[in-house]
Amino acid sequence: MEHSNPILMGNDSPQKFITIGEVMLRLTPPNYEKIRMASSFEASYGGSEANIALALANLGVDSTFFSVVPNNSLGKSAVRWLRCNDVHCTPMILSTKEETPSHRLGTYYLETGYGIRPSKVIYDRMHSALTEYDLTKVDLDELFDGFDWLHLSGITPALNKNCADFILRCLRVAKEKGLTVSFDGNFRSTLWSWEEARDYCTQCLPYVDVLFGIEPYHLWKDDEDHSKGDWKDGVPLQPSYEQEDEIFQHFIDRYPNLKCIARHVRYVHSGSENSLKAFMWYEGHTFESKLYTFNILDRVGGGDAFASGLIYAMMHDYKPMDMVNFAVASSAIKHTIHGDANITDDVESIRNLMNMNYDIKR
Ligand SMILES: O=C(O)C(=O)C[C@H](O)[C@H](O)CO
Repeated sequence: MEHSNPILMGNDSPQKFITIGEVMLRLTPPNYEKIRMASSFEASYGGSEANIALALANLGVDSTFFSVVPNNSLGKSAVRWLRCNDVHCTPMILSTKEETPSHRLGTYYLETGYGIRPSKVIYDRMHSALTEYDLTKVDLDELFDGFDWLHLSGITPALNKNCADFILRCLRVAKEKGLTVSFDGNFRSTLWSWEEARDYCTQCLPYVDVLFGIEPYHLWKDDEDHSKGDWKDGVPLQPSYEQEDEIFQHFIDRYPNLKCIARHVRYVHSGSENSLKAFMWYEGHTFESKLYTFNILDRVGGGDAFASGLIYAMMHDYKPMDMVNFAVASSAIKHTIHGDANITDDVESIRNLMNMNYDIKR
């Protein structure tokens, strides 16, 4: 399907999208300073699912985010960040002190890496409002009414049992109600162990239509040594087409409910140069995207930009090669933008990049 650049503000939405997770305050020392040196921090907001809601809303999709934040200035500011990017927050819970005694907004500190010095994240999200709120009180039948697509990630269930039980309930109810479900395992080693993540995320697979990433799951490589040099967290770091195709096939054989599996692969060169490409299984075939090489300004949220790009392309019936190239181009653009989310509101610019057109637009 061909697209002209749509006039935005929500009129280009073939499907209604909802996602659930934790929105967090991000505190970053300016100018690539280390946390140890910092005397000030720049405030912004992030959270994998929120990033996706925001990226899709910027592209004109009818996009909703559900979470629990404390009913104070911190919680309200996070909601404001979402709202001013056209994300619907009507079902959001602004909790009272009785409901969430610690009354906290999840926070994280990002020390932005430079060249060979990698970035570093410190979470400060224990006892956040989302984790303390009694999520069994949320009526999911009502929450999901009228939506076509639900996106979830493996970050939220890693927070505590309350959240883990809730996310599994979301998956079950969404499937019963016929929503398309996408899921990104998004393994975070500081929140749970790889084995815990694997056991939980594998339980999610029967409910998933669109799977981002191939870790962490109990699958064909259960006997593989995950610590080997070219493997990390249970996945090959730089797979060949044949290797990726074989992995996808194992997922499909075991979980025929999966309609699409997509994974982006990062190749780090020297300094801040970076290359990105993706593999995608869709309608019986494995597709390999183009390779995009670029400099990184802020790499946080690159995976979320990839996921939102693919969701957008699927919603708009792109051809498979365009789907995967659009997703990688979205991620590449995100790497050039400060903050966690891809705030690109110009579909055409991503399509230009997808076609490797880097020309100035006048
Ligand atoms: O790491 C997390 O839990 C976050 O959600 C923060 C970032 O926004 C996220 O990692 C980007 O994918």
